[in-house]
Amino acid sequence: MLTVNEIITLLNEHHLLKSYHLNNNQKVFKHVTYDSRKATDQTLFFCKGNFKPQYLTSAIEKGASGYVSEKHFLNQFNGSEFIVSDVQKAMALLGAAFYGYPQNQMHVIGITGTKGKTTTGYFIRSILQNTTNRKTALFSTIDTFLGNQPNQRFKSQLTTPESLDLFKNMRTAVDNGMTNLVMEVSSQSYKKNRVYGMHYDVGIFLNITPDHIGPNEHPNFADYLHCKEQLLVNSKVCLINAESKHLKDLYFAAKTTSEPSNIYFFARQGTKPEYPVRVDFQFKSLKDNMNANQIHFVSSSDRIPKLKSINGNYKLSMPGDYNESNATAAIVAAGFAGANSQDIYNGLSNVNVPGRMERHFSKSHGTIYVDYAHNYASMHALLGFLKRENQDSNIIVVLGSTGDKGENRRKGFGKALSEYADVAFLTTDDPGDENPMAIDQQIDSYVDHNKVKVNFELDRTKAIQKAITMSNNHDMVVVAGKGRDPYQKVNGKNIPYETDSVAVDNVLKGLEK
Ligand SMILES: CC(=O)N[C@H]1[C@@H](OP(=O)(O)OP(=O)(O)OC[C@H]2O[C@@H](n3ccc(=O)[nH]c3=O)[C@H](O)[C@@H]2O)O[C@H](CO)[C@@H](O)[C@@H]1O[C@H](C)C(=O)N[C@@H](C)C(=O)N[C@H](CCC(=O)O)C(=O)O
Ligand SMILES: Nc1ncnc2c1ncn2[C@@H]1O[C@H](COP(=O)(O)OP(=O)(O)OP(=O)(O)O)[C@@H](O)[C@H]1O
Repeated sequence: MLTVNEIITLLNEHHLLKSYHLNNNQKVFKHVTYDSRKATDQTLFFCKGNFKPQYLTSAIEKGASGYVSEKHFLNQFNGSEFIVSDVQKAMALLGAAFYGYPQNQMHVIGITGTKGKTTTGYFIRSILQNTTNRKTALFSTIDTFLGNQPNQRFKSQLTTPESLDLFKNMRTAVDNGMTNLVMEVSSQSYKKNRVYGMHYDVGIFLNITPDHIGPNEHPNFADYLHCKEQLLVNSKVCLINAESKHLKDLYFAAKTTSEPSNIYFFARQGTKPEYPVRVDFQFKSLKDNMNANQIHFVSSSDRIPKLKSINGNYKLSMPGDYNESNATAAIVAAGFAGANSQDIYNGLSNVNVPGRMERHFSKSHGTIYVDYAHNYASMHALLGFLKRENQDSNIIVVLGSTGDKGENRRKGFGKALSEYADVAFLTTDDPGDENPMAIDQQIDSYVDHNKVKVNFELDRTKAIQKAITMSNNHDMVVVAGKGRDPYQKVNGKNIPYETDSVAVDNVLKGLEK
């Protein structure tokens, strides 16, 4: 519930209210929404984004009795109107109030970075489920976990939800008994003010490389970096990967609101950070091959002596040197939240992150890897790791690139393929409003054809089938980009897709029956 007085006070406090008009009989709103299709009696409706005035009319027809907007729309309206300077900010603030500030009732860990957010989120939850007696919620790109029952888990629409959904999900998590929350915080969520006003107990910064730059995302890298840094600005304790680029910027962003004593750094042993920071937590690889991954973790910080009790060796269920870094971030964040070494050991050795580094073994077609890698940084990390581990194997890669966003990924894919692949099948991956063949031709234009044989097959299932069928027992087939995504985004529609994992299993069943 939200009262009219609360709305005015909150919006004024944040200098957002430009003008308002009240219906004097109206004292409270019992519902909030930004979607006219969900409006009902006593709803406060938010006009935002690619908005059409008929959405407001339709919301009112369904019972909406007030609206918040950057523009005045209606002259004859028998309800309340709040005109604000930024509707996204207003929506986040009023959303938090409407749902009773659920973030204050949980220990909240936010994670940002170009790569590794989802993996690290799953790692932390897996550990903290042991620490908190299964009271840890997770908001990730793949799934949202608001509790432990099957109906309290669902597929996420966005990495970081729209503010009203975010606070609603938090409220449900608290009502389900959750005491801890781990959430991915995308740069877009800051750009669009979905998390405006949110504060985090711990904010983790994993890494940053150019990505998400384009007409529908960030205008340039500076904007991308600025948005990502906001997690540090809004976190009480900051945990930063000292191997990250732009380290000085990150440190200064963290320092604007956190005391230096609350800013921590982690890195692989032997790292020379590009800005001289004190590395508090270090890891080294004890074993990293396709079957086993083990790290040694050391906390050398006297600022937080209790974390020394979690020093030790930890086994990871997922290969990949980058996962050692993700795991270290998870160990520290979980340690801050009270995890002991047994919680960490059990959490990291048993976790499964859907669509990330999934291995499918075949009898005569080598190993097939399904992985969500979908930009240069992740493709370079993945293929580089596989090549190092299996230097004599050929690498056959199936990939496409998304339309309408992340255009610089196409060049990155051409580069990563040229560095590591022997054969590529260029295919379809969420083309949006673009022509997938044109996208693939752009990727192809960056490929060194002396090193890589390129095939075009726009039907993704067929591309996977061709790649696996041509492989022999010593080859590695990498199906990159979609993981367990169950649809292709085409012309504004989500077209159901079986997922890469299922496509691979079906091909193997057909070939090996
Ligand atoms: C560019 C962008 O950020 N768009 C997001 C934004 O869209 P929008 O506000 O323009 O909303 P819209 O869907 O166009 O519709 C306009 C408004 O009309 C309303 N409407 C619409 C139809 C109707 O009948 N009645 C009605 O009231 C809608 O509910 C909405 O409020 O708000 C929507 C949710 O309210 C998001 O779904 C949508 O994300 C788009 C689809 C998206 O995928 N964005 C990507 C770039 C993104 O945010 N990705 C990041 C991860 C990236 C990373 O890894 O860093 C993420 O956090 O997921
Ligand atoms: N720390 C890392 N550095 C580089 N690459 C990574 C790292 N962690 C994971 N990857 C690669 O990136 C892929 C995506 O990982 P993950 O889903 O954890 O990242 P994300 O930040 O959530 O990605 P996105 O923003 O695209 O949803 C993995 O499948 C792996 O190939």
